[in-house]
Amino acid sequence: LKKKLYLLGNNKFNFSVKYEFKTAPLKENCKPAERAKEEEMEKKQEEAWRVLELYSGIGGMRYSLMRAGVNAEIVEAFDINDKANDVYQHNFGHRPYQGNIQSLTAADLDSYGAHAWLLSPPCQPYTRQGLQKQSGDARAFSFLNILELIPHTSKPPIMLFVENVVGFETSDTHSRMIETLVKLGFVTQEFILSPLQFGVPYSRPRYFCLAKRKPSLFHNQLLNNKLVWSPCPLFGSADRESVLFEHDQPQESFDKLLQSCEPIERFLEFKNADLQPGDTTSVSTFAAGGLEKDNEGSECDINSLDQYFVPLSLIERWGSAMDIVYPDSKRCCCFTKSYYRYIKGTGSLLATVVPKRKGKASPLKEQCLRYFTPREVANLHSFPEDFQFPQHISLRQRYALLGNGLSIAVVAPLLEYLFADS
Ligand SMILES: C[S@@+](CC[C@H](N)C(=O)[O-])C[C@H]1O[C@@H](n2cnc3c(N)ncnc32)[C@H](O)[C@@H]1O
Repeated sequence: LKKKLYLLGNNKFNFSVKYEFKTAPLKENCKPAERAKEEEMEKKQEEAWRVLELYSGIGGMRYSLMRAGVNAEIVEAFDINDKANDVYQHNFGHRPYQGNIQSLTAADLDSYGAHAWLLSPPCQPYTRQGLQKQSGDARAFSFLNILELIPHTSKPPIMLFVENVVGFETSDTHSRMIETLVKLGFVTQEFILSPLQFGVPYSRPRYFCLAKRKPSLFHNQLLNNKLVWSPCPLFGSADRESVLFEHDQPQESFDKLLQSCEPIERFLEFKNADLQPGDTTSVSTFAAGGLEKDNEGSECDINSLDQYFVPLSLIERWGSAMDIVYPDSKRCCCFTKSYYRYIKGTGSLLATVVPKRKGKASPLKEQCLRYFTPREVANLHSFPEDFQFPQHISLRQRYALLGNGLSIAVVAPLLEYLFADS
């Protein structure tokens, strides 16, 4: 039931819903030892976990914590990017600490008395398309600094959560992270998961490290020191079979996975069927190169559909490299921070006119291709409906900030699993 709720709730959140299904056993029926344990847990639950959110961006981690229903308080968030902080402040009413994480000291971190640190450090040092300089890349230094500081804190965290791109798990930064954590008495469980595994038609596999400091234990000990490619353990079905779930599955299983996803249409703010005749005219005019495009998005109305149509010149030049999807598609590609600025490998384009023969078998210019809007990308990242960008954030900046972000549909169950029974 809980899994179903996640699948259903990808887009429309109702934070209270989850509690309705968590029925506590009647105290009278508990044995004394169980009752004592339960009372201890309840006491812990009364106190909110104190959480630090490092590399907070537009707050995907904080939304995930909320969606997980964890009783937690973000005691501070940190990000160096002022635009990301504007968005964070707009939505949460708190401006993150806008400094370089590299200059934080152990005393700074101690001052927050946080039980958990949630981190999504920069991924450029580990991306396949990049130079893969790993710990030698200056953008990795702030995270390495945090790792080095943990042994010098007087109150090290009880829990850690680290998110990064696939490729991080084979890096020297990863080896240093695991070595540090093991020395400090942490147990780790690692995952590589994609929103596709949570019913969202979006391919964005990411690496996650969950760490707990002894005597805190994970609910499922079978996963200790393992890299898991399946979300099954998060929903309680952590038997040996699911632990051994492999990522290089046969095509048949992958097709089955896609079939379990919702259609892209459910995530669209502009549905093809809703396009008014006027829009279609502007679509064709635009596709014919008749309208000027404001790529910055600052001068034109961000809600106007026109600016999202792909000009013919780009279709002619980059058509062969485009990933085209349809409203009934069950998968689209990862949106990167360069979506809308570049075509190749930055994310999918949507056909607003669906041809008889889908794909590149039909001329692309007749399919009136458009970019997904920032709201639609946010929907595919499972951000709640009330998430908003402040007016002054340009279209390009919106895509860039979302491209740096994370999937709440994936991170929320991971956080729920991390905080459970701690
Ligand atoms: C991968 S993104 C994390 C995005 C975030 N999880 C979200 O939901 O939007 C990395 C973030 O780290 C910030 N950042 C990178 N290096 C930093 C540093 N040395 N100090 C503080 N923030 C930094 C970037 O501005 C960016 O917002």
